[in-house]
Amino acid sequence: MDQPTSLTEVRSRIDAIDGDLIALLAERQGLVRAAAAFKTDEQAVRAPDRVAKVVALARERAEAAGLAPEVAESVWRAMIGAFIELELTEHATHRPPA
Ligand SMILES: C=C(O[C@@H]1C=C(C(=O)O)C=C[C@H]1O)C(=O)O
Repeated sequence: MDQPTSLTEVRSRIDAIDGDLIALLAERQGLVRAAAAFKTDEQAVRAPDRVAKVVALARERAEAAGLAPEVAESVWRAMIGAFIELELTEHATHRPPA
């Protein structure tokens, strides 16, 4: 990484990275929504075994990339938690009346 020469440059580069992350998260959200369409109940939406695998892979990849694994785990758990809430809200909205 080129060393930034001012705080303004640091922040402008962070803003650029955040823009890339937003685009990737929007793409990820589309896939989370697609996954939700295959599920019929809350347990399937939460899929704790899958969450454990995704977090373990994020930690492994973080370590290889020089990102602190505990940072990766926190970010992934927060992100997945938010997507689970989105899936649950959509399920509640689209569920046929009892
Ligand atoms: C996308 C899914 O649904 C949920 C969201 C996940 C995620 O954001 O990676 C993982 C598991 C589920 O909690 C899935 O089951 O794969």
